[in-house]
Amino acid sequence: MMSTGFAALPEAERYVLARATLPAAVAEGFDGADVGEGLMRADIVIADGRIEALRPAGSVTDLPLFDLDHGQVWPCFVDMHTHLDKGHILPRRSNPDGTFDGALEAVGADRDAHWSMADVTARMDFAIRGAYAHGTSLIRTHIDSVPPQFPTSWPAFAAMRDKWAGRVDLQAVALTPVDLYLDPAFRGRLVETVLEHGGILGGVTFMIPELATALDQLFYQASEHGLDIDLHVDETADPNARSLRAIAEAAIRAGYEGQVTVGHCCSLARQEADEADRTMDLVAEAGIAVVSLPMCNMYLQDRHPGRTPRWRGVTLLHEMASRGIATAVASDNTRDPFYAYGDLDAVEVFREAVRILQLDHPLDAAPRVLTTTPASVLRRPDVGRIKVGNSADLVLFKARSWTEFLSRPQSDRTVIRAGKAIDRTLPDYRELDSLFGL
Ligand SMILES: Nc1ccnc(=O)[nH]1
Repeated sequence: MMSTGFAALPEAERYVLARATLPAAVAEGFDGADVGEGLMRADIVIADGRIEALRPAGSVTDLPLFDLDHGQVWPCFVDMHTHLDKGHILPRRSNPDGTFDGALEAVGADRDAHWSMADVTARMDFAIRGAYAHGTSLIRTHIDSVPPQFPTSWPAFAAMRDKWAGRVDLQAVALTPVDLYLDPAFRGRLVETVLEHGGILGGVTFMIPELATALDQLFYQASEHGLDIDLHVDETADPNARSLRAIAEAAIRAGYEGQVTVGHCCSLARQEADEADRTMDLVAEAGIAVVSLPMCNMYLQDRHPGRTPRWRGVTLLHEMASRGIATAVASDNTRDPFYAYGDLDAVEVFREAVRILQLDHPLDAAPRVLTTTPASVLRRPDVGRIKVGNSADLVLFKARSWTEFLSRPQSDRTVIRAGKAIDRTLPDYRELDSLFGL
């Protein structure tokens, strides 16, 4: 049975979404009536699958229409930091104690035992079907790129990218311990694999003595091959984890011209203000973008059996944004040992991010973190915004105000792709049972 959400759209190639409320931060080239809270009103004219015009609310009367009665309309979402290769393994491999170390060990064991082409492909496809149904149109995933795994996972990713192109566009990053960039044979093979499959370079940084040298190699390889960089950084409570500063210094030293993204940066929130300020100044100077993963951070950080957590695990997103640093949030892991829950639902991520990072009071700029900002960082300025000429890839909500939007899961939303409502039925977990011998 099809499920297309609450909105009954006109059966017409040209129609209007009337009396919509738009977060002003995600609409470009139109100044609708300001209704406060960073929201504005508009009629959205859709023709042949594209946004043909934005007009004052209630002004378009000569077309078939769906009256939103002030319900919100968003662009489709951009989820810029995920791990599709490990998604949904939780039923066969849970985290023994919910900690970061427990996650690393559990994932490693599962990878060695089970990650065939068929296994990785089936789980990725399942995850993307959910993301699509929830209203996401662009996903970046990290791919565990440690020997001997990556010859399997990269082709699996490439197959999924081809299958989903135009519905959920996919990007991939090589996730490898940064010290492996010191190994000429390994880094040669890694760069070759990334180039062959159209990915970008990345990794996880640690406070190793050779960190600066390893980063110089990474930036050199990225510059040589015209690749962007996306790193896992300082995902720990330890204030001595200062690799973020080393990355900013390396980017500046290299005169690197690509886009650097850093994820996590948890330890920054545990450092003295002077030190954190200096690091953030360098991050701004280097033009580095930051993605916070609030659900995963709150799950893993400050977890000690039998003790109540005392901090939220997230980085200094407000202080970064006020310096002009591009700041985004994303899902991170879903149903694996790093995070036991999640469904690549950007509305859930937004709701949780608002609470965990206090992106509210005011909420005005907050919608950017899962739309315009990650779209720009991922070099896809054509998505994640409501703009005349763009594909009509929109998510419609009954909720009018922020308190209506953030108080319910918005499960009855309607997702429009190229002007048409899609089936929002979520894949059934039972489809995965055969992967787990159930
Ligand atoms: N938070 C995470 C760190 C490293 N790998 C993951 O999959 N997730």
